[in-house]
Amino acid sequence: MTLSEAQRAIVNSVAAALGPGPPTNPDAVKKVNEMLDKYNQRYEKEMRATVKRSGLNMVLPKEVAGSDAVTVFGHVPGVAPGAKYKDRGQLYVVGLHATLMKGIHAPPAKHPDFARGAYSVVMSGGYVDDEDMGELFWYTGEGGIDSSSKRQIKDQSMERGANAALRNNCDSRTPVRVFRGYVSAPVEAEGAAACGDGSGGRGGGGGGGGAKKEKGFVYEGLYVVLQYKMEPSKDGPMVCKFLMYGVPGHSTVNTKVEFGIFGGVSTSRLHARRLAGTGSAAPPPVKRPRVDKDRKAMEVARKVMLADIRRRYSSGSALLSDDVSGGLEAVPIPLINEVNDETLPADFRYIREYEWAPGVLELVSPVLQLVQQEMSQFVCDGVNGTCGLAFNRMIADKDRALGPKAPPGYEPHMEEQYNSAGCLLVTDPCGVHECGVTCTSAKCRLNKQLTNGVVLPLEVFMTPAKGWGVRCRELIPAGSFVCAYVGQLITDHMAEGRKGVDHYLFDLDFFAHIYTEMAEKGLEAIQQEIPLHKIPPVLPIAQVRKVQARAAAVARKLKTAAAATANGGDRSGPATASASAATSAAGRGAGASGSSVRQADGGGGGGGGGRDPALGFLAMIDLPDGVLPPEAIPKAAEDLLASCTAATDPGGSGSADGGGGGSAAAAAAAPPPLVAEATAAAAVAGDDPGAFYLQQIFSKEDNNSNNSNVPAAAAAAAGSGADVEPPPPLAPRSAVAAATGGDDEYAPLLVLDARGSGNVGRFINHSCGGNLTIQAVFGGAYRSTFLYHVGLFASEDIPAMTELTYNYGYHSQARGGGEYGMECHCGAPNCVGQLM
Ligand SMILES: C[S@@+](CC[C@H](N)C(=O)[O-])C[C@H]1O[C@@H](n2cnc3c(N)ncnc32)[C@H](O)[C@@H]1O
Repeated sequence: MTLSEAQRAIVNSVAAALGPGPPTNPDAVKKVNEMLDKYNQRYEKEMRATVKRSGLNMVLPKEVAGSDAVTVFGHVPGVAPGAKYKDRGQLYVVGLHATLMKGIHAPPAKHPDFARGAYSVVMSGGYVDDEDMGELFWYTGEGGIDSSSKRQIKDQSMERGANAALRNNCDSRTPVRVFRGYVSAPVEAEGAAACGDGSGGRGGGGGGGGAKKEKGFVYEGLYVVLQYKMEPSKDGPMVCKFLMYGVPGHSTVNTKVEFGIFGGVSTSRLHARRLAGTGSAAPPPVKRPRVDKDRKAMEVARKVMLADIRRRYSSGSALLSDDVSGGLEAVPIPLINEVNDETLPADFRYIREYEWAPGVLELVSPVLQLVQQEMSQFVCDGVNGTCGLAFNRMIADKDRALGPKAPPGYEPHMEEQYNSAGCLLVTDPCGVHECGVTCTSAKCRLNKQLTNGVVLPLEVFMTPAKGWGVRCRELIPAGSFVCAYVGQLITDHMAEGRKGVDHYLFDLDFFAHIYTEMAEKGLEAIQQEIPLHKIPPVLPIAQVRKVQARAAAVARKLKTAAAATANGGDRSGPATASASAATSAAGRGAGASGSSVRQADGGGGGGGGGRDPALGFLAMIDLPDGVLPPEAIPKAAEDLLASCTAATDPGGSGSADGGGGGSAAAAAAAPPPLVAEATAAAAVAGDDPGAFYLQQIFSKEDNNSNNSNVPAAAAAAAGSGADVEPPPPLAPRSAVAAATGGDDEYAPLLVLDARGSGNVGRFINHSCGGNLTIQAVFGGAYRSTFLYHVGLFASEDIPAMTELTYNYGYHSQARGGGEYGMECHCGAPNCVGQLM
């Protein structure tokens, strides 16, 4: 469910009225902590007393708070969103929710505040009609519940009491404080120290010695009541329902970044979510050997961890493997099954870096090259390579320059996105920029959490009802990097055919969602949330089509030129060509690129120094298997395009785009003079290298709407490789239209498929709640909106041995009945029941 324009405008106006984030006042924090100490001490004393006071929970908070209990609208001074409290007594004494029994704290009808609305609400799962979608939820009003059966037995009223007050919140646009009850998995004795400082720390989470379930309430921040209605409860009687949405900058859960996962189902949000505190962070609570780039230290750390693993699982045969990564990760990741006798599928292969499915890199390289070029302009890479911190500083400077023109609730970009313990401070919908290899300062080293890889002692273990899962032997502080999601790179078209069979697909569609949002809502609406200078470039499909069509034309021209020179005996290619590169690219492309590749294999045979120009850009590049060297592609592609343009366009390459650039991006983006001709040729030439670029990458809409036009010869050109399903090639009509632009769909996608090969991330299960959050990260070789890293970070402090989960983002489908109908066993209070 997404907000309408009108609702979004209300949220923005409330955010603007509230101003920048919750006030932090040290005196107020001190006062809150004193009150909590007073309450906690009295409570413990009374509990230890031999004669217990009856109704202690009811009387003590009132005694402690006395006349100090505050009832205010908005944030309570000294309490920031995210603060946790162990019971309602604590909420009461701090004045956060000054009623001990009711879900809604509202002033009496005669009180002057009543017209503004209620002060606070608690969601504790008591109402079956609550619908919790995290950032947005339908809250059920109060009354009519049978206390023993917890069933709704009577109609509620919107005209009286607290329900009427909440209705007033909607009419008066007065935000309400929201608290959410939570129960987490058992907490180990070592406690749950937070990574950061976060106020309200004395509330604790109800943890403490022994393996106990942690229970309590978390302050979610201020929410706007956007809508109210009466409807029949699931139990029958009428209930009042209130649609609430978190105020950007003043709430936590609303700011969860979700993006389309496993099929691009969910929507993206442009907000950020605070993960770790900004203060000087406490080090991780359990001491473990430091894993860093120093080989010796790594070896020692591995040995210590392996010994620990063997000690823990010495009895029985639960330990199936010491290290499922086979030594690829810096830390060993054991495989443990104490539930059944399943092992890993024999054909599963652990990989640490993305791997290209056959043919895919060849297919997408023109687009990738263009996006990378756009991206490098956006990040202003210097001669010294990529510095994430320099990028952050640049954006922060631009943010500061905005002054009061900054969007309501928007916090200026942080210069350091990780704190001193390496915890991510705030999720960033525009991606986190990590430092590159040339960055060696201490600060830059800290800015390489994903780049450095897994350092936590993770385990893959068999769960009772969800197959394999992942947990960690140590407490994970909020904001810690856990792992990336790594798999084989395929196209969205290929993924389409695997859905329902393959449960390890992950769309790299986050930035495409941002583009869609921009296209749908318009730049003005987007600017109300995030300044445009911060949003990385995402290519519209028309531009993608142009560059693909251009690549097709280039490939064709080069092939013709090669044939001509071969006939004339001159086989000299551009200076950078190499036989090994051609062979290597041909090998990878064999599955999909059809005749062009076959010709390279055969035609080049023994003819050292020859290069098949039909291979396009990649023939120029000596690629190590599965890894894309970022610096290689643009340069080689630029050379190729330049040489090709000179050879094929005697009138000069700059003329078409009017920009006179001469760069690959400029040349590629120009309306190519040969597009229509080349596209028509692709449709009829079975051995046309250009057809390779014009297939498969185009959007589903194209494929669906134009299939009837697909000529058989072009379909044959798609090849019949083992791993790449032959896609319906682009019909000429569509391609010509595309080349002339005017289409606002987002660019096609890459998808990760971790079924046959993947890393530890592919074992992480879904939870409708989830303790991890997904963060797009630009780092290493993957620094574009088309191809980036998917980082999984702890969204809260996660006790040791708790299963790690994140929300796959299935909400909308699940509510609609689900395409495949897999039952969800996450057990979260807000579970929607189905996985997809
Ligand atoms: C990415 S895999 C996760 C690892 C998987 N459990 C395994 O054994 O390899 C996704 C699959 O795990 C299972 N799964 C994940 N979360 C689940 C949940 N909450 N309830 C039930 N099954 C779940 C489903 O079979 C799903 O298709």
